[in-house]
Formats: sequence, structure tokens, C-alpha cells
Amino acid sequence: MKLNIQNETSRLRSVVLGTANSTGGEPKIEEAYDPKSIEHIKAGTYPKELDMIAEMNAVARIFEKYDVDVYRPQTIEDYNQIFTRDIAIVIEDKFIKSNMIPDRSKEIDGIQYLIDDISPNNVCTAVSGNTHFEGGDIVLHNDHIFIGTYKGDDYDNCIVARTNMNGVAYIRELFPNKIVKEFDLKKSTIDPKNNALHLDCCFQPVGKNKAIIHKEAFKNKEDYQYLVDFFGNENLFHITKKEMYHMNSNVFSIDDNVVISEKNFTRLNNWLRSINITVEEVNYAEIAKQEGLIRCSTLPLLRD
Ligand SMILES: NC(=[NH2+])NCCC[C@H](N)C(=O)O
Repeated sequence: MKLNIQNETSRLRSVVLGTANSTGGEPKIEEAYDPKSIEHIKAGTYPKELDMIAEMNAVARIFEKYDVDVYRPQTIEDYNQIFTRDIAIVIEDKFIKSNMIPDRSKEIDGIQYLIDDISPNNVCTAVSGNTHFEGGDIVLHNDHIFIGTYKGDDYDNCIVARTNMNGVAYIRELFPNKIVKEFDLKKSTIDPKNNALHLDCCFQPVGKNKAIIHKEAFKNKEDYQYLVDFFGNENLFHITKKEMYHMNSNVFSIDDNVVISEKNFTRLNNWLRSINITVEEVNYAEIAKQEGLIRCSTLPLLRD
């Protein structure tokens, strides 16, 4: 299996797309691990499996249209395998297995058949149980690796904090030639509007030199300023709290001029078109109820 990922936007050739087959149905409140799912369980609006399967199949069809090879996880009965992004990450030609929250630790088994096809030298696993990171917190930008983390003292009791500084250090050690910059993110276990669950929930590069960002998700204004200085303010599309809640930064690039986005993201999609990006619109509002969107449900393996 050929692997190569350097950034978020180069032409995509192969990808894993999660699956909503046999998610195990609606969890109990105490089983859920993000506040937006809890909100929908309480409101009686938790998404139905068939609707989510249809949403994901529409994304698969767009990949087919662009001749992208699509792999799906093998189904684990009654287990949520939608958000493949988080279970591993490809950086350059390395496949790095995440150290996830225990609730999600079995998800990797669904793609073991793919890992078996990668040269063992290129498969990395962090040994220490205290080294935490999930793919949604790791955003690649050529010679830079941006990582979302949480430095709060209550990390151990914060189920929405998934990447710690040991995780950041592990990635830094693996790629001594890259510039690794971490960002301390705001977390809330109860309010999804104030919870940046992963870095890709509040920030993501698009095109060649632009990015989507939610300023208030960054705990330190120096961290936010780092990205403003890096990209240039005129190249940033700032999203509101509500737009973050609807997951506007979690769109997904097939190329630096093609993005898969949600139909209802009117303001964002207009901006993308205004910078000459083709927007492939899909319905993804049911999946979004679980605090993840299109980037979260993909794991890119090969880009040009
Ligand atoms: N990369 C992401 N933002 N993934 C979203 C994962 C959402 C999932 N409900 C969780 O809490 O783990």
C-alpha cells in the first residue's frame, strides 16, 4: 500500500471513509463521549443509522467521481466507526496508530486489513499508555504539523480532550524535520458551542494558502495570532461560534480547488467559490449531530 500525505489539500488518490453500518444505535447519555451527541439524545433527535449510511454513501460517490480509491472499515457489530479520521494518521509515508479514548479503542480493528498491507517499518505505534493523540487534532501543512491539545489540569477528567503534550512530543520525535506547533484548545464536556473537540473542529487549511478558523476556540490569543501571521489575515475565513457548532471547518479537500462541503454552509461555500474552489455539496447534517463532519469521517492515505 502506497502512503504519502504532506498536507490537507493536494490531489487525493486514496482514502479510508468510515462506515455507519451497525453503529450500535442510540447510546445512553453516560455512554456518549461528546456533548453534541448528548444534546441530541436528550432532545430525541439522535441520528438514525439509515440516514447516516445514506449521507456517507453520497460522499463515497463523490470520491468515485474524482477517481479516488475508497476503502471502508470492516464492520464491527454495534460499534460506531464513522469517524475514521481519529483512529490513525498518515504523515509522509508513515502510518501512525492513535492512542484514543478507551470508548473508541476497538475502531482500529476495522482497518487492520489495510495495516497488514503496509510495510511494518512504516507503521508506528506509541507505546506509553500516557501518550494520547487522535487524528482530528493533527493538521498537516507541508513542513508544518499543527496539533490541537489541552493543557488544563483537569485533562484526565475531560473526555473531550484527546491529545496531550506527550502526544505532541511523540509526533515531534517522529518528524524531527518538521515544525510542530501545538495549540491549546477550549473544551467543554457540556456545551458543544464552546467545545473545540479536535483541532479540525475549529481550523483547517483549504486551497494553497488559505484556511478556515474559529478565533474563540483558541485558549491563548498568541496561538491564534500565530496562524494569522502564518497565513495572513486576508487568507483566513473566520467562522462564528454557531458555524463551528455546525462544523464548518470540517469540510474536506479532494484537491486544492475541490472541496466537499455541507449543503447548508451557505456563507462558507460562497467564500470557497469566490476563491475559485469547486464545492461538492452533500447532506451531512445527521452525522454532524455527533460532533464530527466530513474531514472527521475520512483518513487520507495518498495525495500527490
Ligand atoms: N476529527 C474529529 N473532529 N472527530 C469527531 C469525532 C466525534 C465523536 N463523537 C467523538 O467524540 O469522538
